Amino acid sequence: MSITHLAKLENIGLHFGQRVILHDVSLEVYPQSVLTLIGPNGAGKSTLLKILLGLQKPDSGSVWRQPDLRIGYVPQKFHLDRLLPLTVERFIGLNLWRHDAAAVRLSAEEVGVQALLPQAVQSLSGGELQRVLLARALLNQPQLLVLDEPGQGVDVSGLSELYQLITRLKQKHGYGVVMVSHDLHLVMAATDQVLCLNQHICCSGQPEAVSRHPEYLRLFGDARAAGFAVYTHHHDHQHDIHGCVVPLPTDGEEQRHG
Ligand SMILES: Nc1ncnc2c1ncn2[C@@H]1O[C@H](COP(=O)(O)OP(=O)(O)OP(=O)(O)O)[C@@H](O)[C@H]1O
Repeated sequence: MSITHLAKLENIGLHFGQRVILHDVSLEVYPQSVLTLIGPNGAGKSTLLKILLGLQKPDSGSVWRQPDLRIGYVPQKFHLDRLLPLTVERFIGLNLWRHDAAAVRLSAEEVGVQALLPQAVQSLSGGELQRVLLARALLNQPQLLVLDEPGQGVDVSGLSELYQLITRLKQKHGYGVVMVSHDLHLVMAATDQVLCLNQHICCSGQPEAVSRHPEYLRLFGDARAAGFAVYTHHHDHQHDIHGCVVPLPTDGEEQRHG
């Protein structure tokens, strides 16, 4: 049986001015599968999600999405007007043509925020807001969930629970999920595919295989030892100011520059 993908990016390239933001990036998104983008700050992860969503046009390469694909999106940055009186219930239902209390409750129950429905959305903690945003993304029965750092503002014990929830939702509804995460250690257990991005694809594959791969160990060995969210991104190359790949200086060169 052949698996039909939900979306496909081929050989994506993007510049902002003279800067290379993305170079030759390809990926495929499948139903009932989680693809996680990891990489350092400024690597182009959010920009790649925007290209996948059709919110940003690439300079080169092709973007394909299944016709009429239903997408639920949790953006990295979400601005809430502090003065707008809005309950969680109204907020989750904002995208509906007509308010549907039963559908809103169902989405809230899926992510465990039903007790928050009468609360003012401005009063939510960071972790609660992330779950509420997830409930909102689930409302239109998406086929694809795009989550940009769903773990931001979530405490360490809540993180593991959140990634387990995303896995359960994927299994129950068959969603394809593409997410950006800095929670390297947890993501390895909760994802089907990992793609390490730094303008270009540094490495990718199934987490079990990638985590044993010498290149992965070289890239993220320190993070595995540290065991927590902040990791150092080790490279066998570096990027110049335009994002182009240049070799690392040798020891001798480092000493000369140092
Ligand atoms: N509209 C824009 N104009 C110019 N530069 C931009 C624009 N949007 C993003 N960039 C730059 O593109 C680069 C990639 O940004 P992006 O937000 O995709 O990175 P990221 O990998 O998601 O980073 P982080 O982990 O910090 O969220 C950054 O250097 C950013 O400053």
